[in-house]
Amino acid sequence: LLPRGRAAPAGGGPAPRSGARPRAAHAADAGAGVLLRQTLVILVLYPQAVPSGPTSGMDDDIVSLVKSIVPPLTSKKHKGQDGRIGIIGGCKDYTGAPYFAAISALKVGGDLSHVFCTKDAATVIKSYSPELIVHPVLDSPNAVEEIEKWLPRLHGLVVGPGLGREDFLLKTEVIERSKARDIPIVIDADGLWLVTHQPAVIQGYQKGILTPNFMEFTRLFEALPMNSSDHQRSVMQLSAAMGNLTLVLKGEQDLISDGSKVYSCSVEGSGRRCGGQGDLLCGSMGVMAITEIIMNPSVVAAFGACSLTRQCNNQAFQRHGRSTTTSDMIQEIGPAFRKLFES
Ligand SMILES: NC(=O)C1=CN([C@@H]2O[C@H](COP(=O)(O)OP(=O)(O)OC[C@H]3O[C@@H](n4cnc5c(N)ncnc54)[C@H](O)[C@@H]3O)[C@@H](O)[C@H]2O)[C@@H](O)CC1
Ligand SMILES: Nc1ncnc2c1ncn2[C@@H]1O[C@H](COP(=O)(O)OP(=O)(O)OP(=O)(O)O)[C@@H](O)[C@H]1O
Ligand SMILES: [Mg+2]
Repeated sequence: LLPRGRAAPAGGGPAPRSGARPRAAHAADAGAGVLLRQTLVILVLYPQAVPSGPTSGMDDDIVSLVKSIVPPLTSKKHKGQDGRIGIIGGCKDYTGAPYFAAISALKVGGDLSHVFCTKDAATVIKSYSPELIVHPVLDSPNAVEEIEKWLPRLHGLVVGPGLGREDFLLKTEVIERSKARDIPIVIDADGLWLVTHQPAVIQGYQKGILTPNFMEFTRLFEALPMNSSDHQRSVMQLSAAMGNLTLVLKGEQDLISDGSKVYSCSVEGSGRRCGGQGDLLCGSMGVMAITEIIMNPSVVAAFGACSLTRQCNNQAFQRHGRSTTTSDMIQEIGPAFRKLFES
């Protein structure tokens, strides 16, 4: 942890926004529990008012905000109200990544999870789980239209897990048409390859969230004319250069920035770094981003999903140790979610 320099800016995390949608109208009990205070450490680094040097302060208001976006489970709702999510990804080489993202979206409480993938990946993904709706459209000649048919029904989109790096035109079109629908778009993995080459595709879109690992971040950072020697500052610079969309640099601490502040999520995970954890993260984030109750829902969703992923890693590791894999972490989503956000 960085030393505590000064208090967080007034109000701490993003401020409440008026005109909340009914789905998100529920506000969970305010205030984090003792456990959360111990485990969720949020540093607000570089508040905009003091751009010249590192400044940090503890702030757990954001935990209350994450709790407040958790929709209540009531008998008054119909299927779909708690989230219909689309995952764009899945090709011959990668079927696990879109599966992990899509199943994680369901496991955090989303109602329906759609995967848009290539034909040869579809049967494989379907056979992993009967809970997913799988559309074998990505390599069809009218892929954009096939996806667009579903867009009006989707509340959020995750672009990239197992998507492959070819066909920029298709991905650009899907992102452009999703932006036109004003839905949250989480971009991960091969979606970030596109953003590295064409930043304008998502630049300035306030409901966009980028979730690079260190390598993906380095590629993005080098593609834009910036230079900085420390991670926190780089994350904030890149977010600002991308038009203040939310950026999550995954790592030992997850660093989250909206271009004016950097939040750090240090929930204890484990030393186990198996592939697929980033897919769990972006899938769960896709659902958490569906809220309009707060001023910067993307930051809150990012923080919530980072905390959850790390907590799942911690719990799975306690059970399975070295043999922990992402499927074991997915089994922990329910208990981890309860522990973090429903207690
Ligand atoms: N089971 C599956 O189907 C999985 C498929 N995946 C997919 O695989 C494709 C390629 O993803 P990659 O993540 O391999 O992307 P890259 O091909 O850009 O590789 C990133 C590389 O960076 C390395 N790396 C990560 N963090 C690092 C750090 N801090 N320092 C140094 N090196 C670091 C990783 O070992 C990896 O080899 C994507 O489509 C992705 O979604 C992954 O999501 C993993 C699981
Ligand atoms: N060194 C670390 N210590 C603790 N947690 C970490 C560490 N690195 C990553 N994580 C956690 O794992 C999650 C996934 O990050 P990671 O860097 O593995 O993503 P990724 O490379 O995109 O994964 P994937 O294999 O799914 O593509 C992050 O949100 C973070 O919580
Ligand atoms: Mg990844």
